[in-house]
Amino acid sequence: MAANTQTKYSVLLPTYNERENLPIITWLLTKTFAENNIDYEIIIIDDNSPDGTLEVAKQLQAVYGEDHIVLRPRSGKLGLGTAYIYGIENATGNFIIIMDADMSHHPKAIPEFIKKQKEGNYDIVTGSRYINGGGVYGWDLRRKLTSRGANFIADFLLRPGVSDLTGSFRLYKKHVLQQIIKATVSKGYVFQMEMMIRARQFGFSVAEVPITFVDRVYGESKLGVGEIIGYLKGLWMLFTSV
Ligand SMILES: Nc1nc2c(ncn2[C@@H]2O[C@H](COP(=O)(O)OP(=O)(O)O[C@H]3O[C@H](CO)[C@@H](O)[C@H](O)[C@@H]3O)[C@@H](O)[C@H]2O)c(=O)[nH]1
Repeated sequence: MAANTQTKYSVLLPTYNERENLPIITWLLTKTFAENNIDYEIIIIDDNSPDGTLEVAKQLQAVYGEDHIVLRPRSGKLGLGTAYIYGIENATGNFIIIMDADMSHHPKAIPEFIKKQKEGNYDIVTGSRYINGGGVYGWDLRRKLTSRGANFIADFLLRPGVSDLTGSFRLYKKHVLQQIIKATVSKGYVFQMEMMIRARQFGFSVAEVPITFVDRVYGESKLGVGEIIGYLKGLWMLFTSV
């Protein structure tokens, strides 16, 4: 990929108890960007993780440099949605990549996202597990049904025109993301879904790239009953208001 000095990608990595995963994802990201000659920064938004993720992040910053690793810690666990908002406020790139820090989202997909974005000058490129070539690896039946069910209900009620509404591995033009965020009211996991609905409302173009979501090896998902209830409430709010 040719170097383009005007284009910079800011990766938002929200972390909560990711001390084992963070060095691996950071290494893979830096390697991917360097090999593809892409200008980037990785913004780590840690919510005072009890496992000491921030200490690991500081060590990584010392290794890779402050230009490439930006630390934006917060005082407590304030949720995924607000972590993204905080990350965007601090991003200096003109494109934003949102992804999980737990290796569920492989950085090797990023050059494919960028290629796709350039092909159609899309506003958003979203990774999809539910189109040809995509998939999920390592989930038990309960988690598979939760994800499929969440997408099925959202698709039925909201007709989003995107096959994987709850996924979070996405590339946005920064000004597009800022506009969507302003209109988005959800704060938890439902945030991802609402973002796509708002994108459709504004008429932004969205392209999909197949991804394989690999369940984390280290640590635990933070998706609990409370998040699922929050998702259903958010879905209902959108159904009745959009
Ligand atoms: N800063 C911060 N980070 C958080 C918080 N909660 C979770 N994270 C971070 O957000 C990422 C995803 O969290 P997980 O808890 O591992 O997510 P998941 O259950 O595997 O859910 C993933 O898949 C869902 C779709 O199936 C997605 O909806 C969801 O956004 C996420 O990508 C990880 O990097 C995790 O450390 C929080 O309150 N604060």
